[in-house]
Amino acid sequence: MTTPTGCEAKRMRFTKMHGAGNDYVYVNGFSEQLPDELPSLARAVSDRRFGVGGDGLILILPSDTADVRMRMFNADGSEAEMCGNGIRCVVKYAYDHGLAPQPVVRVETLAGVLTAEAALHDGKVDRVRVDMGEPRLSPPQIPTTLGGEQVINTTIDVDGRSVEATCVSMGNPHCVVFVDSATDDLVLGLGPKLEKHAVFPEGVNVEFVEVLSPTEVRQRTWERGSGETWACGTGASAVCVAGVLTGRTERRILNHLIGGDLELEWSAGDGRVRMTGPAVEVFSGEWPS
Ligand SMILES: N[C@@H](CCC[C@H](N)C(=O)O)C(=O)O
Repeated sequence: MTTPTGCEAKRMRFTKMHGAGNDYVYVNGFSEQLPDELPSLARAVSDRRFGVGGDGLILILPSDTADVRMRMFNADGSEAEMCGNGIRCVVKYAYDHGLAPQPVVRVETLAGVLTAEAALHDGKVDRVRVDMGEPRLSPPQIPTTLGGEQVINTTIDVDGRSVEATCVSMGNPHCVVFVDSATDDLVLGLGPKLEKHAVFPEGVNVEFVEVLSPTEVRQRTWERGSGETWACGTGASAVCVAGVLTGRTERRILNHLIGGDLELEWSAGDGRVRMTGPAVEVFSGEWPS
């Protein structure tokens, strides 16, 4: 393929992967040359009509401190600190494609180095358990301008509507709203307003959660920078923490998301959250084709 100036356009191999339906375009930065302008690449490949289609772009890069480094960009081109479903896919890609020698993989992210353990099926990674680290609960860590030591069952005014929220950072910011029914009105109407609410200076991911029992919840997510997604791993981890903090759920839960289930545990012993779920490779191709 040639550009309007007659130059040969550089082609980049990508792999489409998903974790519980949260789908991203993955690029192996060990072998592929990446353009300088990553936010516009993220917007272009994520486009579901004119691009590959996905919730964003994830780069798998060499690291000085871990087996691999992950950088993740939302569909609007903004870069986020962490991605729970993404890190499971990074671990699968790294092991299956020989970038990491063992099924225990350390991944450098903007939220720190995290360790994940992969379960193999026919020699390939099937499910991944990630040590998501300790939740951060103080308002400056989230960050939010809401007051108090922690933001638990706190009322936020959204255009005159009172919303009760619990806020948790899993390296990226989350606002958990427990509801009787996670309707379109809430997810698609309230979600974008909370995402950009003035009390969240860096924006926020919003989880609408129905509690089915003390060990089971159903979640719909409005993600910062990507809109509604079919699953959110950092969000599911935040929900596990928020359920305990508000006395609604136990420390170990099963979370049903649109695209699949995630298992979560907030350990009473070391205070860390562990998330287990699937990682799937869908297809590979070249960009631009
Ligand atoms: N889907 C992800 C989270 C991706 C980043 C998020 N939209 C943000 O901007 O913080 C997950 O599985 O955790």
